Amino acid sequence: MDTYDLIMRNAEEVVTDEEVRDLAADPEGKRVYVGYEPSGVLHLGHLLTANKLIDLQEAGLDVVVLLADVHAYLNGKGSFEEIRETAEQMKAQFIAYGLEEDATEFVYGSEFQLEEDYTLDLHELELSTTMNRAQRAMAELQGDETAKVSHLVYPLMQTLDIEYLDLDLAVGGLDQRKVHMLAREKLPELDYEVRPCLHTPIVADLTTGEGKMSSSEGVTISMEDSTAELEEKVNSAFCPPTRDPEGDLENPVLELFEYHVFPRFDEIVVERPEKYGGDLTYEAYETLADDLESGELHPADAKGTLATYLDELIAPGREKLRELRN
Ligand SMILES: N[C@@H](Cc1ccc(O)cc1)C(=O)O
Repeated sequence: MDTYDLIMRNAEEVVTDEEVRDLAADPEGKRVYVGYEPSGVLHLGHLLTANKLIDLQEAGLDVVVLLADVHAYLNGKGSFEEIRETAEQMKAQFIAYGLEEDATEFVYGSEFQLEEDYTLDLHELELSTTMNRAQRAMAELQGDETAKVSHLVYPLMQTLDIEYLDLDLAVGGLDQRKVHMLAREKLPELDYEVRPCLHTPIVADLTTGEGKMSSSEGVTISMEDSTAELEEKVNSAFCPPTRDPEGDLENPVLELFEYHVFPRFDEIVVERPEKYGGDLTYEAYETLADDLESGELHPADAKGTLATYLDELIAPGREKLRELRN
């Protein structure tokens, strides 16, 4: 796969394509990041962006993981002490999951966000950004009467992180799009360069195929799940024999194969008894999806196989978590 394709694999969108093509033409020494608010256990949402970072590492870019402790604090996630402890666990799980430790720069937000230059730039942004504009950048705050001033400072700091971490590309889930658009608008006002951004898709809810998989509502898979729990969750997943279920629904089983399993394994084997046609082997997501649609691959076999591979993916992180808790 060439560098551009590797960067673009499983990306929902990039802004702009031209800027990403320039980056792909000369990736050496270019810096990319994802920022995470520390939260105890990694779940599939985190792993989607982590997969992208692994792709980018492979493509030759330098990867930065921001452990966004100050952002978590501004978002009411607890005391600094609690947040930092969580961040350390999160870092260990990312490494266990496959981000190369030597090639990954883990940075705490508080290492640079409390410096004078950063603070003065932040105040300048506060002065030039209306409350309305900042609030629009935070999709989940729309119409929330309890939103705090800290929630308006939050996207302005995320904007500055892109400059202060000296990045060439910002990566996040599609839910980060509005903040990244704010950053593209605001950075030039401070005479800083505009940077491209890349957004990963949001996987649909596992049981219903609707909306998005989230840890606050519905079922999500995390590094805390035992093999049996994972099997149970995957077996009860929504999996019609099609890529495009009716209406707004998605096929979450296929999405998990596409976004999580195929990027991390060269070959997927569906084990079946001889009397049901024997094992099936796939090297590409498209072939597996075609077989599900044609009936060659039964949804129950697809789910069983998905559970096995997801289990293998989360096993090192689960092990690490156990170790940390003992
Ligand atoms: N906003 C991100 C966290 C984040 C914080 C700071 C950043 O610079 C980048 C990302 C989230 O919702 O998880």
